[in-house]
Amino acid sequence: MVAATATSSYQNHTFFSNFLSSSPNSNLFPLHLRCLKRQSLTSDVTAARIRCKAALGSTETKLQKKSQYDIENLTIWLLKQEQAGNIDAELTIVLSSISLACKQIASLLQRSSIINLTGAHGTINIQGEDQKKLDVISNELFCNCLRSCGRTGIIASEEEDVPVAVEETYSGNYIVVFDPIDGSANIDTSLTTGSIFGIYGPDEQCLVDIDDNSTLDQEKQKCVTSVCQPGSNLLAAGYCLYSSSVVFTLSIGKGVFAFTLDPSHGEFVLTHENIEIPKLGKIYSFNEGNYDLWDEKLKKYLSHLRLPGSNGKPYSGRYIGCLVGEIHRMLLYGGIYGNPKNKNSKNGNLRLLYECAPMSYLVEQAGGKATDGHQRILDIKPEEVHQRTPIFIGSPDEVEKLQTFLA
Ligand SMILES: O=C(COP(=O)(O)O)[C@@H](O)[C@H](O)[C@H](O)COP(=O)(O)O
Ligand SMILES: [Mg+2]
Ligand SMILES: [Mg+2]
Ligand SMILES: [Mg+2]
Repeated sequence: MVAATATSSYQNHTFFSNFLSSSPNSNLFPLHLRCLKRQSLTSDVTAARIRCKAALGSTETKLQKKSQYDIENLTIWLLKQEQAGNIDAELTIVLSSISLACKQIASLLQRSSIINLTGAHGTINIQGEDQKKLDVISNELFCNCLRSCGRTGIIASEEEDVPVAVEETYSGNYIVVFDPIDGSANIDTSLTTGSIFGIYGPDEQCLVDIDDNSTLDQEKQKCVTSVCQPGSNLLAAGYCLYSSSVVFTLSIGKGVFAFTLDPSHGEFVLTHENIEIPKLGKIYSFNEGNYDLWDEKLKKYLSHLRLPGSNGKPYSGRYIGCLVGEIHRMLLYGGIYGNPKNKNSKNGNLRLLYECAPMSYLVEQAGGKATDGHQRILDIKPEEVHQRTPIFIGSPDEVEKLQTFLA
């Protein structure tokens, strides 16, 4: 009896699949035949599920999830977002060109000791930092990719004195701000580094065309005004982590998604969907070398973290010296990162426009919080391109707890 049923199910399947493949349009089938076809395929799927269950010991729920063999790369993901109306075609191109710059940087970083790309460049940027060779080269790579994609109007970078308008022949509308290599002090020791970027639309108030009589100063001023937008105006932001894996993490205002570079074929593959930061975490990341320079309220907060908690253990301290690394860990494990003001540096040492704002946007998109101690980072409108700001960023409950200490 059992054998007979199995045979007839097999025959049904063979018969109808032959029938289907010989027919130009299955929609022309009489209704009852189409129903039979569906039943037969459904019973096949059920049988396959049972076989998988037995083989893998998995539950029904697991089988209904995405298969481990389903691969989605960044390009396909971006095109799907475009199709869904979440971004326009121009932004897709800008994001794709940034991912290309990141791949190039990742490759240079990996070979830096071999191809003589470690060490100082011998120049100083406008903020007084000694530039590494790769600070300068990565900046060039970002600029080239953004220029040649033809969709960028103005770029502002940690390594450029002032924002730069893209030449007319190439230019588009988007404004891109970036830190080409974050944590560049880590390059020579092969430790974690990253790239950070944020994308704005054109600032409505700055759409006044520069006529032929505009002076260079007027043009520069227009660029500065255009890029100095609060983080709340960001259309997209992300970072690329260069570590034991290369991870391109992105938000277009609808959650946070991360794509890991598969070096065997050079594609960013979707590996972390809709990242949600844990509400609480057990890790704090502050440069405690500055402890004596902090204000008393902050010292009390740090002392509190060092006391045993409900589990009998204090928080763990972790500090890599690269904002991208700290934020990546925090998005996955939770916790808090701080780069506060201190007696020697009244605004801390991170830059609002191309470090703090894009990271705050990502962390908020993942359900976290970011503040300068008084106000939300995303609400601060920069006055200057390289303006610095104190920042506390991370799991929502951890940031709220800190705020009660600072109040
Ligand atoms: O990497 C950083 C500096 O960025 P940069 O390399 O200049 O792009 C930051 O993320 C560091 O974490 C931070 O500046 C370290 O500050 P200190 O610990 O030295 O105060
Ligand atoms: Mg720097
Ligand atoms: Mg940086
Ligand atoms: Mg940098």
